[in-house]
Amino acid sequence: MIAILGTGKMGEALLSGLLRAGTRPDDVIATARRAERAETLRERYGVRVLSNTEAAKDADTLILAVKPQDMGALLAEIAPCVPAGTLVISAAAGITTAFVEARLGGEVPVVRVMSNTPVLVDEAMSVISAGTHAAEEHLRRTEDLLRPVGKVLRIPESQQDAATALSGSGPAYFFYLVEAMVDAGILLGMPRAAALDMVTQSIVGAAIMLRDSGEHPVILREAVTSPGGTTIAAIAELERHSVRAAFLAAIEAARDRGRQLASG
Ligand SMILES: NC(=O)C1=CN([C@@H]2O[C@H](COP(=O)(O)OP(=O)(O)OC[C@H]3O[C@@H](n4cnc5c(N)ncnc54)[C@H](O)[C@@H]3O)[C@@H](O)[C@H]2O)C=CC1
Ligand SMILES: O=C(O)[C@@H]1CCC=N1
Repeated sequence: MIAILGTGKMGEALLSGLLRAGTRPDDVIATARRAERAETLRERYGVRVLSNTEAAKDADTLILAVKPQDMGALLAEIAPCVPAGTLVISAAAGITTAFVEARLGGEVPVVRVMSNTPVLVDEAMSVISAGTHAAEEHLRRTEDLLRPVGKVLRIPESQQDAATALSGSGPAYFFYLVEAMVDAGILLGMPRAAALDMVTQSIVGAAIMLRDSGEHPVILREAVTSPGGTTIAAIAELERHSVRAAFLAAIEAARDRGRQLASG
C-alpha cells in the first residue's frame, strides 16, 4: 500500500503516474488538506483519501509531497503512527533525509527524491538518494515506483540541491524560453498560435535529437550554425546579452534557495 501525503501538483502527478503504470487504485491512499480537494481526488482517481495519520498507519510506503515549509508539521503529525520499517520517500525540495529521520525517530528508511512535472507525460527526471537507514532494497523499491514515469538516477545527497535547481525546476526554464521565443515571433509579426506551434515543434525536435542521437549539444548546435548565416547572428546577440552567464547565475540561485527551504 502506497500513500501520498499532500496531493497537490506534484503529488497528483505522481499519483496519476502510479495508476497509469498499473498500480490499482485500491493500493493507493492520498491525503489532502481541504475536503473539496479530497473529493476531487476520489472522483478523479478512485483512490481512498484518508487523514495523514490513517494513511501513515496503513501504508508500507509513504510519499511526502507537501511544500518544504509544511514538512515539519506533517512529520510531527505522523511521527507517532509510522510503523517501523515503513519506507518514507520525501519529494520536497531542500528537505534532507536527516531532517526527516530526526523527526520520525527510530531507524526509519528514508529516500529523498527530486522529480519534475513531466511525470505527467511519463518523461520525468527523478534523482534519488538514500538516507542513513535506507538500504539497496529501499532504493530499488523507489526506482520501481518512479521508473514507469520517466528516468531515474541515483545521486549522492550532497548533489540534491543542485539537481533540484537543474532538473526539478528545469522544465520551467524551457517554458520560459518558449514564452520568450514566441514573443520574438510576435515582434516579427507572426500570429501567436503559429509562433507557438513553430517554437513548440522546434523544442520537441531538438529535445528528441539530443536524447536519441547521442551527439553532444555543441555538435548539434554547430550543425544548425552556417558560416555567415542567420543562427550565428542570433548567437552573437545571446552572447552579447550574457545569456549563458545568466543561466549559470540563475541555476546557482535556485540551488541556494533549495538550501534555505527546510528552515522556512
Ligand atoms: N511543482 C514542481 O514542479 C515540483 C515540486 N516538487 C516538490 O513537491 C512538493 C509539492 O510541491 P507542489 O506539488 O508544487 O505544491 P502544491 O502546493 O501544489 O502541493 C502541496 C499540497 O500539500 C497539501 N498539504 C500541505 N500540508 C498538508 C498536510 N499537513 N496534510 C495534507 N496535505 C497537505 C497542500 O494543500 C497542497 O495541496 C514540494 O515540496 C516541492 O518542493 C518537486 C519537484 C518539482
Ligand atoms: O520551485 C520549487 O520550489 C519546486 C522545486 C522544484 C521545482 N519546483
